[in-house]
Amino acid sequence: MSYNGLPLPTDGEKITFKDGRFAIPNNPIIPYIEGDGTGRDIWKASVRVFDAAVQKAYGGKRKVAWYEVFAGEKAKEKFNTWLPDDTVSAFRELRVGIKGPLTTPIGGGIRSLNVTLRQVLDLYSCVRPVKYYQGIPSPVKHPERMDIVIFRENTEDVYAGIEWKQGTDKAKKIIDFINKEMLAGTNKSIREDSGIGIKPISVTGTKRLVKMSIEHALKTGRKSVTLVHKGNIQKFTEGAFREWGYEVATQEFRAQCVTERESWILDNKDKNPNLSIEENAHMVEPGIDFAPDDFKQGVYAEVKQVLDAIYASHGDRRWKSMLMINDRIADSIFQQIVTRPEEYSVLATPNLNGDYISDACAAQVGGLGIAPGANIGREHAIFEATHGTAPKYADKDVINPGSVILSGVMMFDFLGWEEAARLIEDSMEQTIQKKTVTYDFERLMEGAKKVTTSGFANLIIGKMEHHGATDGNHHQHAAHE
Ligand SMILES: NC(=O)C1=CN([C@@H]2O[C@H](COP(=O)(O)OP(=O)(O)OC[C@H]3O[C@@H](n4cnc5c(N)ncnc54)[C@H](OP(=O)(O)O)[C@@H]3O)[C@@H](O)[C@H]2O)C=CC1
Ligand SMILES: O=C(O)CCC(=O)C(=O)O
Ligand SMILES: [Mg+2]
Repeated sequence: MSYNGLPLPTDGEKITFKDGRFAIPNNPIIPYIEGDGTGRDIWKASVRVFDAAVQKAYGGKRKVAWYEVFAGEKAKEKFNTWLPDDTVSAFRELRVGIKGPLTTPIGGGIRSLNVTLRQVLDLYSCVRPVKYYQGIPSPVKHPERMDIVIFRENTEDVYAGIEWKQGTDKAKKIIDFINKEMLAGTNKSIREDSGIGIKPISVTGTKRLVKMSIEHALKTGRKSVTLVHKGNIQKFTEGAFREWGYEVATQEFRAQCVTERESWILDNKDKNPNLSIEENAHMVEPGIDFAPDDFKQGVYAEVKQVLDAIYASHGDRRWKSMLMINDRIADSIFQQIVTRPEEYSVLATPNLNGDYISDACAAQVGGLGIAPGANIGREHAIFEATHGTAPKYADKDVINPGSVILSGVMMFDFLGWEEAARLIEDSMEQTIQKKTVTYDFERLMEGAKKVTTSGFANLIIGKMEHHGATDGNHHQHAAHE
């Protein structure tokens, strides 16, 4: 079997998926896209680190059979297409892959290949952990207080790519339709000289994303999941994301979670068991006396419903050890993660909010050079860094390969190859602590020595020599629900 004219490696086996689980052979074929721009330097360095770690951890009993697939500039050059069908088919067949960044032109030209891959393979959740590694320079005083995992919806929102350019017939047609059919009788209208974009946010896209974030939080013992939205302004998209997020939490994870608002009601009752419904409601909504009667009655009903439904199971402080589900408006969360990062643990966000917040969180723990990620669907996963192609540094052997290396760490954890993952993570942290770092860290660190992309990889590999080998037999193949 071959894709893009390249036969599959004969020394590897396919990862399979059956009955809701991935089965990982000891020699999985893993497709990779090198990436545009700095992707080339980064991939060359990263793959050496991956191979060295697997060799060291398993002494030859496990080995990745890497398989190149093409997208972006390299695919255009070789096959005169930006994203060959064979590349998508290979990811579909081989199930777990890794990719470097791909360039997307601004304002026109091709649509994002990165986004296309996520959509066609239905990799519905973009998972981006942001944590601090000792020794890394940071612009904030306490970078170690940030330990957040972002779950970003990955298939819809403004990334759906449904847009019409200003001045085209289609833009005129949709503006005309909206102004005449949808906005007739209101005081609103769209300016004739507008470009138009559509922002779909669905029950399906939201619920499966929030579900994955809650499952992750429960499995890893995290304290909260925060729904990040701009629902005060975009009521039926971002506001709905918030509403459906709470629905998933309270309908599918009722026994394990409490919402922030429920926790106030339960806490009031815990502290004063004789509190009336009305008194409790006044504590939850201090301005209630000035609100219209139907609002007041709504809050009384809510308080009663919460106490009737969950006081027996969640009251008496039991809620304190449960997963907290809260929400924050998107502008507010950007200041919260700077001022009080320790109060946040898992963020579940629509696509655009997640894109923005990923880079902002990464900046606090050292920047995009150290920001890994994964695109995870039900039956497929592609690991990739948060950053882009950083084209001004292309082919100069200077860029930080840390984000792709840590994306590989996420991939090895996903495969159940934890020994290799920890080996890479520890060796990279030690290399940084020795202050031998690429330009991005060196410019912020006192007394640091600047090393190249390939030099940084060499140092990480060198550090692995100090670790003891394991027999590679004691971990069964990963199984993922
Ligand atoms: N998933 C993907 O493939 C993504 C692709 N892109 C695409 O990448 C292209 C370039 O986007 P751009 O806006 O420049 O964003 P980039 O993320 O590529 O780069 C922005 C800046 O971030 C810093 N940076 C990025 N990567 C690293 C790294 N590995 N090590 C150290 N510093 C790093 C550099 O900062 P400094 O200049 O301060 O050194 C760089 O100039 C665009 O076409 C965009 O669409 C963007 C994001 C994701
Ligand atoms: O696809 C692109 O070019 C940009 C995507 C991006 O910024 C991201 O996924 O974080
Ligand atoms: Mg981005």
